[in-house]
Amino acid sequence: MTQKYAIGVDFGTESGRAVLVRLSDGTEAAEHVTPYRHHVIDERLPETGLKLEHDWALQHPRDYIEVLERSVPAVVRASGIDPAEVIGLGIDFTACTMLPVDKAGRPLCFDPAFQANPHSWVKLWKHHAAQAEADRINEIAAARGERFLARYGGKLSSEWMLAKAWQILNEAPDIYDAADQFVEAADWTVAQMTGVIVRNSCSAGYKAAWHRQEGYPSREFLGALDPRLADMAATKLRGDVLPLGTKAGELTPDMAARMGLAAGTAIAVGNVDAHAAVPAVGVVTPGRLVMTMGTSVCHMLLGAEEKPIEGLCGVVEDGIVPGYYGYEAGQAAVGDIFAWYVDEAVPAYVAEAARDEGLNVHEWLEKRASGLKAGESGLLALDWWNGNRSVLADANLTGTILGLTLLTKPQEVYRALLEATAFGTRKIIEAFLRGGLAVDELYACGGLPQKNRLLMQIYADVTNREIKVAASKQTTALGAAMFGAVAAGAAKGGYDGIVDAAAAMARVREETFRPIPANVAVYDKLYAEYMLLHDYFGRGANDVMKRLKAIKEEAGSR
Ligand SMILES: Nc1ncnc2c1ncn2[C@@H]1O[C@H](COP(=O)(O)OP(=O)(O)O)[C@@H](O)[C@H]1O
Ligand SMILES: O=C(CO)[C@@H](O)[C@@H](O)COP(=O)(O)O
Repeated sequence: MTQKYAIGVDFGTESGRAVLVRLSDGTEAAEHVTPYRHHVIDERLPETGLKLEHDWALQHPRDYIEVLERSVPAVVRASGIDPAEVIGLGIDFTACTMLPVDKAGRPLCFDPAFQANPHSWVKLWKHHAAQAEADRINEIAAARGERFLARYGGKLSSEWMLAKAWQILNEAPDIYDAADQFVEAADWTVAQMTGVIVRNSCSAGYKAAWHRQEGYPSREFLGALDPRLADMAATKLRGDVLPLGTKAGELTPDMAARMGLAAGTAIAVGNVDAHAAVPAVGVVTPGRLVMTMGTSVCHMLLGAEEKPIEGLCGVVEDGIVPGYYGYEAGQAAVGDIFAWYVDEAVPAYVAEAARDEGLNVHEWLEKRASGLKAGESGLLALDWWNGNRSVLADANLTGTILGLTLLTKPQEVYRALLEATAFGTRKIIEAFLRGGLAVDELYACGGLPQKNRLLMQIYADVTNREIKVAASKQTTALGAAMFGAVAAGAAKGGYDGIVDAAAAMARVREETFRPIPANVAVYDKLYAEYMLLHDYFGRGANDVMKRLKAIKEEAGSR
């Protein structure tokens, strides 16, 4: 039998990556990364140069097409296979990354009439300017006793579809009216390959409050937010919502030519990046927490029942693996915090020393921080540089570092930041445990476990759990490829379900990170201090972070 392949394309925050995967055992024959030409648009709009307000984060839809046109042919070329041997393609995406499109499915930002309005562009997952709308959604939903709230830990996020769509209505009603639909970028990108927009149940479930039996929040609820929103679910979010692994359609001849694949190749419905990683590390049963660790960290867990968990991002039936409730929690910035420190705050001597030693700044800081004992820096940080996603679900919280002195060194600050993110993860694990879900094992994937061993050891020590690490460097893309193989089906040489695909294709490394008892004891003490700060600044005892933000906004508008 000839070897068959699937392609997975992972659309991240800064770039898109394609991997070509052998279906028999999941080995990766080739990979290719295309950085987004327009990066994250958070300062000025392309073309017009219009200055964006604080907390905005946009993307350019053409960058996604460029990934398909560059990275897909590149992996086929590099592997030397016949494109006809690629039987399926799946994609995963950041989410909720959404855009308004016209009747033809064209992004409104491509229309010269709307291009100058930032609301016509793709709102990236980390666009946090819809917090006011999210607050109102949560107040009104709580007052009305809306059942869906419990599935989202009691709060819908400003990152999600309803808040973002409502922000468009509030600030740009002409864009809202001109939008025929609001779509996840994942679904839009799939539609560019197949010619039809279909929605995937994962993005809809986690990010647009859609439920398999109940659908979207009711007309009455949406109307209570704003009468002009009453019809939104039926109109602007309309369309089939299909389960993961379903074939969304087949590759059109035009896109086949542009991507160097055969027309008719099965294209899977889109998926959320973090979620695609779960079967790709072989997790298809409860009790095993998967952490997708990159710019942000997402924590995914399967459960046999639907349980209310404090500050959860969401629980969706069949949302990750069919047959289970998929739970998601997360931290809105992790790698992004380390990037902030390296890019904005390390002294020049560190960059020079790193250069002299042939290391990048992260590597230099990791090496120096590894020489410190747990607790030795005397520092403690709160990991809220991009707000708190779980368990406080509040984008208006900000970061802090406590314990600085005249003797504090950059590697100590770096280590404190690594530790802060591990404490944030421990808080999430404890919320799952308190809610009655088992967390017996930890699995890590994404860019960070490959880049920073100290970080992984700290996570093992802080959580007091062994961590298994994905064998693939591109786990989410591997997961997307697995769903592509499922969309193709066993008759074509793929698989009939994600559990079968995982059994054949998923891999973790032999080496694991085990907790070191002496460090566990120190981190128990530091975590207790972290929790005091967490509750003091995060639960209303002292809203100084919000007051500072208000003063800043006032000053900025003067
Ligand atoms: N050696 C390192 N240690 C810790 N963080 C790192 C290191 N190198 C890069 N990073 C961070 O990793 C993040 C990118 O993670 P990655 O998984 O590759 O991307 P994405 O989250 O976009 O999929 C960036 O935020 C960057 O700051
Ligand atoms: O919110 C989710 C998943 O629910 C992610 O898409 C978002 O955190 C972005 O993830 P990355 O860190 O860019 O991989």
